[in-house]
Amino acid sequence: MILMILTTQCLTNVIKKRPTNSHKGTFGRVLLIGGSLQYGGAILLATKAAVRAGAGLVTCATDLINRTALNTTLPEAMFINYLDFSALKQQLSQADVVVIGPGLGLSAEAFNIFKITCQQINSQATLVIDGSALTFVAQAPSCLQTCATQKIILTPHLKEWERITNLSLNQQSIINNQKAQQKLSATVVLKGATTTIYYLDGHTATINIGGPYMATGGTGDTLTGIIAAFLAQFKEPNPKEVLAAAVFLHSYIPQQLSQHNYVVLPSEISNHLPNIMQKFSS
Ligand SMILES: NC(=O)C1=CN([C@@H]2O[C@H](COP(=O)(O)OP(=O)(O)OC[C@H]3O[C@@H](n4cnc5c(N)ncnc54)[C@H](O)[C@@H]3O)[C@@H](O)[C@H]2O)[C@@H](O)CC1
Ligand SMILES: Nc1ncnc2c1ncn2[C@@H]1O[C@H](COP(=O)(O)OP(=O)(O)O)[C@@H](O)[C@H]1O
Ligand SMILES: [Mg+2]
Repeated sequence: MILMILTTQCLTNVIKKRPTNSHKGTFGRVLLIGGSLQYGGAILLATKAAVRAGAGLVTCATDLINRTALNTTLPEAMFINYLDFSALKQQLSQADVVVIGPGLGLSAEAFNIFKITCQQINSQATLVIDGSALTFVAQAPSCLQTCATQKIILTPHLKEWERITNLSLNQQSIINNQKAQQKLSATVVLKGATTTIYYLDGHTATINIGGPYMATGGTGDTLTGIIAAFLAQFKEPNPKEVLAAAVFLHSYIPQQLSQHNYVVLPSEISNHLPNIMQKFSS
């Protein structure tokens, strides 16, 4: 097993100056699915992060109740009603990266949306599974095996990982986590005070930045948007490094801001994305 500790070098490796001749289509299509009546904020935060991290075209599939909030706070993003299955299927056929789960909730309707997403996503797309959708993975692991794409990234916090693997928090050693991750045949970003990425090839990458100033609801939702935007727009040097850069940046920004802020809110992380990305672009 190769264990890598990430540094700012991973940002300069991935974040490249934009070609003059580029357009929104150059930087990828991201579809984010989630946000029930109760948890609209989660999908708005994820969508904001995807837009501000540079995805070219961003669509938010959510409850109709969230449309006005989305259009008001983030007019760059497009809206579809996640219960309009024909629109959802069409978006799933076009997206480069799909995020499912932030604020999706655990209703029967939500489970149906999760199953449709796994079945209808195009085979070239990456599927990022977070939040409530991780509970569906725990309840119905076969959805992963039969998923239309093999490019699957799970982003659990330690309790969500426990739900999926039955590993209690004190059983979650690197070796045990890796065994469980390999069985799932998915990349896993295991989030906590330390975050470690478990890749399909058996390698791992750890970040030792970030801190308790990130412990506000919505910080993980923001991570999914950054991951999606990075995978949609950056093709070099490879998806492993692109994912690592997204995870690193998500903690690097609050670490910088924590010098003058007791807490760093998820929306503030997103506010600073374009500025910090510019600093590291080469
Ligand atoms: N503004 C919003 O609408 C928000 C909605 N959210 C959504 O709410 C739904 C439920 O997610 P939750 O994560 O709250 O619920 P879960 O039931 O999955 O987990 C919550 C529990 O896990 C614990 N936990 C988390 N990280 C831990 C760690 N590193 N070590 C030990 N314990 C840890 C928490 O303290 C909490 O008790 C998801 O769909 C999520 O996306 C949350 O993201 C919060 C913000
Ligand atoms: N004490 C901490 N030190 C470092 N990172 C933290 C700490 N607390 C939370 N985080 C980070 O914040 C994010 C929380 O994700 P998650 O629990 O899914 O939040 P939510 O679902 O509310 O958006 C993760 O990226 C985690 O690593
Ligand atoms: Mg979460």
